[in-house]
Amino acid sequence: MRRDRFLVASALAFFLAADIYFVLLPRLRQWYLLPRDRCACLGRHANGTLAGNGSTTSGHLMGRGGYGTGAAMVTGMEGGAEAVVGVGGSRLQSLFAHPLYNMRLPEMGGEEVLLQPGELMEYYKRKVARWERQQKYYSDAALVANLSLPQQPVTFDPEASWLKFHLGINRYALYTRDDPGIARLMTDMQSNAIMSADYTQDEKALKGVCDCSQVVKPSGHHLKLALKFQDFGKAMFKPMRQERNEQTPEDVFYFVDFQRHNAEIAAFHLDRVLDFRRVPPVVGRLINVSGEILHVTRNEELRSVFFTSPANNTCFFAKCLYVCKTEYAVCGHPDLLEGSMSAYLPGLSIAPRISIPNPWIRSYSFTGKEEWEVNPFYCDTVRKMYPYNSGNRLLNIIDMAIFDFLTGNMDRHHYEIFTKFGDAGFLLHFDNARGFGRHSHDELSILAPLTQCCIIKRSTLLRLRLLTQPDFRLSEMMRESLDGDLLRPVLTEPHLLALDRRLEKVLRAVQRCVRKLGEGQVVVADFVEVPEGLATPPQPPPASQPPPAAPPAPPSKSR
Ligand SMILES: Nc1ncnc2c1ncn2[C@@H]1O[C@H](COP(=O)(O)OP(=O)(O)OP(=O)(O)O)[C@@H](O)[C@H]1O
Ligand SMILES: [Mn+2]
Repeated sequence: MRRDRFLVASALAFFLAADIYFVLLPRLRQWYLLPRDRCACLGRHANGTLAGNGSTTSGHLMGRGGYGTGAAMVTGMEGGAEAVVGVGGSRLQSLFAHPLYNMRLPEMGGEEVLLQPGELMEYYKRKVARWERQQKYYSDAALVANLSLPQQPVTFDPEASWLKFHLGINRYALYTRDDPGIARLMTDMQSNAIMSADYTQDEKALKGVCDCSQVVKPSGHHLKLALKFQDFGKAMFKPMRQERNEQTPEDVFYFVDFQRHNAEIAAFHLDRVLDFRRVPPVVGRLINVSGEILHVTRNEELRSVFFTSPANNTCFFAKCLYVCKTEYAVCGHPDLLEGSMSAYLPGLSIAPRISIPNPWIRSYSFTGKEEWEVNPFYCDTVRKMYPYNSGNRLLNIIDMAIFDFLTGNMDRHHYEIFTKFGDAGFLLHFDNARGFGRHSHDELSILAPLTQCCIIKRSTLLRLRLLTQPDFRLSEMMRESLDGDLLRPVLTEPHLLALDRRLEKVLRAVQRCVRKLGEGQVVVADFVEVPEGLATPPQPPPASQPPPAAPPAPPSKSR
């Protein structure tokens, strides 16, 4: 070969080798890795145990809601244990990357989101304007009285994280899985300056009435405040009342149990790990009760319940200082106090909600029993009642019961829904502060909706099963999730381990139902209605549910 030809051929061979090594091989590797997962799930789809449980259910779940491909769904069902990739070593991130946690939702139009940006911005501007008017009024009054008022600078920030949170609320959940704004909102709630403090609306509605002879409320030991940030974001603050390692004594009724700030925090994380996303974001924070409550509140009544304890700590009280028992005060050390901060939802004037009694409500008296406690066929009655006779409502109640059983919360007297989304909307899981009281006891009666009705959403069941897998164990997911909170450890180890034990009990309850009625009756497709569903009549109930009856008046009160 001539020398010049040899050189050209060598150069070409070199480029070809480089191309194969640097371009082609990586692509092949990528290609090899991706489809392998897909093939695996397709294979499983064919013989999958759960996937094979009725084309109606999975078709419903995927087809109507437009939740991604069937292949993705089935990976979610069975591929859990193998799907661990460990994003940056985080098991929790692997869980959230799992297909079961990434069901695609249909495109969301105006009717699917709670608020439009324009109306929220108008609302925000009105709030700022009202604040400024009040500020001027206070300044003028102070000038006349020759007093100096502390300046409380406020900012109008159209990019504020709480605005983004409100704009992200849709008819399926309070936030989307991949919304980066939630992490920002949580950081803001942990650190943003607090410009005012006040009683919450429901406390104000009591108008200071404190009847301590009533066992339930207003008994004056609910101590919670609304704290406002400089950018007008708002959080509900519940102070620490109990040490983390203290268990509620056996003889204490659930309705006089303490509200636990760490239970509020842990419940938000659990709700997110279960992928419900029905609890507003909650973080832990150390509050300076003098600087961040007493000195910034304009509420005279609130100011009047502050005092200095014999140990020189700053303490404050519920409204019923002189009527109710004095041991209900909470104290800083000397000023710092742990508490939970729960992001406020949009105000009722722009996003009305209704509060509905839980059909499995408990008796809030020492002796009373509710019908569900004595009638094993109670669910048949509920199933005939509007709005439990169609759609997803009963399934949502069962999700809520499972959630409450895991935390041990017996205090779910009401639940709330956004009126905009009608009966198909999700249930808000507010007020979880009475969970995590006793790790050594599993209160099976909380599961009554599940054990009496014997139905569960397919997607919930699949995620619960996933959370028993060694790589995604619920306690570990929770440990990692809670580790991100400033007040870590939020839950003690026994509480974390109780979650695994309770989860097994939920799955055993489902198994018992399946043995009795068959999987087709028990595991129900949880359809997410297509957008036009708002205008269309409710879905016919699945075969396992009785036909709808004439709706009696809904047991709800509007707010
Ligand atoms: N993050 C939030 N955003 C908006 N409103 C909220 C939020 N958290 C709670 N609320 C409202 O405040 C009400 C009272 O809050 P919560 O239930 O947590 O306190 P509580 O003292 O336990 O009250 P109750 O005695 O009624 O159970 C809720 O029913 C709900 O309407
Ligand atoms: Mn409560």
